[in-house]
Amino acid sequence: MSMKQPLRVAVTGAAGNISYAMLFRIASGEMLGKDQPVILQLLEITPALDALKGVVMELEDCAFPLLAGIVQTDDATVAFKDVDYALLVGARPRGPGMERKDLLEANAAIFSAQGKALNEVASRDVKVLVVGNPANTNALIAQRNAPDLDPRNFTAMTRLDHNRAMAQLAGKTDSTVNDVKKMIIWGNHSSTQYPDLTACTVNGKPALDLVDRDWYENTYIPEVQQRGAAIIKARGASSAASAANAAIAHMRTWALGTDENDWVSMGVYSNGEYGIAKGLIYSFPCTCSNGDWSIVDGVDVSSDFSKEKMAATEQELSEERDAVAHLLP
Ligand SMILES: NC(=O)c1ccc[n+]([C@@H]2O[C@H](COP(=O)([O-])OP(=O)(O)OC[C@H]3O[C@@H](n4cnc5c(N)ncnc54)[C@H](O)[C@@H]3O)[C@@H](O)[C@H]2O)c1
Ligand SMILES: O=C(O)C[C@H](O)C(=O)O
Repeated sequence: MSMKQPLRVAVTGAAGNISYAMLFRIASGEMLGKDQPVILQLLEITPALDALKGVVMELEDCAFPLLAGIVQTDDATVAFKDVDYALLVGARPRGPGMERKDLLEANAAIFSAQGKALNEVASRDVKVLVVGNPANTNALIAQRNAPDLDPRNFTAMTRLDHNRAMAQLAGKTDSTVNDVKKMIIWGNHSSTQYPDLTACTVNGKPALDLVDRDWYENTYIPEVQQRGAAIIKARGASSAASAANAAIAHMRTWALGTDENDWVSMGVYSNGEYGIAKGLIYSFPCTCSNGDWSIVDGVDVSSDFSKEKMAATEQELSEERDAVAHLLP
């Protein structure tokens, strides 16, 4: 029997597609460790509570040794009570032909209410990951509505983009993702994101020496930027298992640390690093240790190409921020 105290993990949109691919893995210890019991605190809208009940029945039927309790509710102040981790997944997904920012109107209000609820009842050290789109700006809304919590507690998911970028590069260079280090996704989880290979290595060799520039600029970057849309087109629904996998990886890295000599991409609060406007939730290369993240210093962003791409995605985030100004106290 484990001696660790259970940690409280809130998941919103708990009856949705991503959650169905995520909850069982959290409960089996894949997120916080095989010796860490968890209490799942699951939030849904009232009409989805029946469906949630079915998911909870299945969680019970797995008899997970690490699952120390389950809360199911349509009240955010119940779901977030004393939580150590909050995965904010519940939001509408986009359909074909939409950009993620087209969801802003439908989804933004969710994150202002949930930011307030986190502010009121969550652990003061809560680690928040926003998955619901548009993820960076939803994270900003939640953060600004939680004035008593450290802004560093609020993050947005670009780990899926990071993983996509690693997999595409490994395929192109006839290597495996294990050989790929120091990938970077800069900026917004959107089609303006900048998958940057400047610092990236494959088997210790600079990635940009292994691929031609035309492929990098005109095939690789657009494919990573548009991967979510390609999945929607092919599957008829937005990514779910890969999104769940990235959310688990993001939280696991934040809690348990990055590998030596590598980093991950996380949408985090900008304090002006790399000249990015303070206060935006922008994806940077980050290392994690002792349950805290820090932005990697000293990455070479001096080329005109990098400057332009980083500014374009920053500009989009500023526009999204301005469009929800009414929700930013
Ligand atoms: N950041 C990323 O990389 C990434 C990747 C994939 C999907 N997403 C986004 O994640 C979100 C969820 O995707 P999905 O496929 O699970 O969608 P889904 O429609 O299957 O599930 C969403 C769930 O959220 C619930 N919900 C809606 N409003 C809620 C609220 N106020 N409180 C609690 N629950 C609420 C719905 O009832 C539904 O069960 C979408 O916005 C999608 O675009 C982000
Ligand atoms: O593309 C989407 O709308 C879903 C998600 O953000 C993704 O990147 O797969």
